[in-house]
Amino acid sequence: MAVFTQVSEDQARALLERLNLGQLTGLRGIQGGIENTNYFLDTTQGHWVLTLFERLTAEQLPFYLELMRHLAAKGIPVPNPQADRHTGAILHSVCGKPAAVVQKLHGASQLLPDAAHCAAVGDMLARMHLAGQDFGLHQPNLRGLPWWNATVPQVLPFMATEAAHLLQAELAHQNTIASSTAYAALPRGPVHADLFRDNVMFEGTALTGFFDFYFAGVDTWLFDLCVALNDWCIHHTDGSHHADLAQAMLHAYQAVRPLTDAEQQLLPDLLRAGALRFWISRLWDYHLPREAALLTPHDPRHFERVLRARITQPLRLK
Ligand SMILES: Nc1ncnc2c1ncn2[C@@H]1O[C@H](COP(=O)(O)OP(=O)(O)O)[C@@H](O)[C@H]1O
Ligand SMILES: N[C@@H](CCOP(=O)(O)O)C(=O)O
Repeated sequence: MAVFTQVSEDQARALLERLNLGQLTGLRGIQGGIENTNYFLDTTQGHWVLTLFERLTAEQLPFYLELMRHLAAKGIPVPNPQADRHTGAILHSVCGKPAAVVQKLHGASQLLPDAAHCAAVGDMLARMHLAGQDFGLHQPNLRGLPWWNATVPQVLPFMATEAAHLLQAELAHQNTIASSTAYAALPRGPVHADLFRDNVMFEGTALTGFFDFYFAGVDTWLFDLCVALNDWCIHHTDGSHHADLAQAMLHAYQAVRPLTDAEQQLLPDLLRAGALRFWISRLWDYHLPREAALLTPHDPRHFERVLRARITQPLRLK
């Protein structure tokens, strides 16, 4: 479950009054997610999601919330943070925690996607990258290379020898890639950085929104695409590449924004980077869990398998 902090109906009513969102008709804790406390808020005016941020600080949050507002204003289907009617602020405080209220997206996650779903994600991801180009705030991807370098030494003591060697070798490889000329030439901007199947809503094959922007940051657009390819377009049994799904996502992405030469060159390496990033975070959550977490951590071995598959069968564009 992901209700770390209990919100009472009176607290929800007080917040709704400040946001001018109507009278409370329902307040339900959301079971999914691992990072934050989430509630569905139903009112006489609509349906909303209340998030209390459990790890992110009030200094980090404006980047995420303003990015969502920026993208929504440009027609990208992302939840739009609701403002205080007196101050205009979109970052609120509930139970002493930083909080936001966003629109509830229609639909449901598609956990068994076909090529049409992957194409819809590729298309919207490219549109989102272009729409974010003129976003004014800057915050790096806080789960980028510096975090990998800092975190790998913390998880190594818990690992078996062979896996530890792979982790260290891949980290060294990614440090080399990050200092290459091709890497410096990669286009970059605000990216979602966690666009897994559980962070996208669909009604049938129609994509109704991207959400959970709380790992977003400025990074290469290619990294964002690779994170999505590594979740949407693989065989989840062994982590291997799913050619039809990958082709559908890449084709749709490139129909909006063709990959540059440097991006085509580094696609196999950034697929490895995407796998490494989530292998490290899952190892970290698994071996060094948060005190309050009542959660089953995601399986780190899944991304070890994805990384091995990306190394032994590199995906190259035809
Ligand atoms: N804007 C939204 N519209 C509809 N459902 C949402 C929205 N935001 C969150 N949810 C629901 O809440 C669940 C948990 O949200 P998520 O952002 O993934 O939490 P966490 O940040 O803790 O991982 C999602 O799987 C989804 O069902
Ligand atoms: N997508 C990550 C975990 C991040 O959790 P989320 O619920 O906030 O998407 C993973 O699968 O390791």
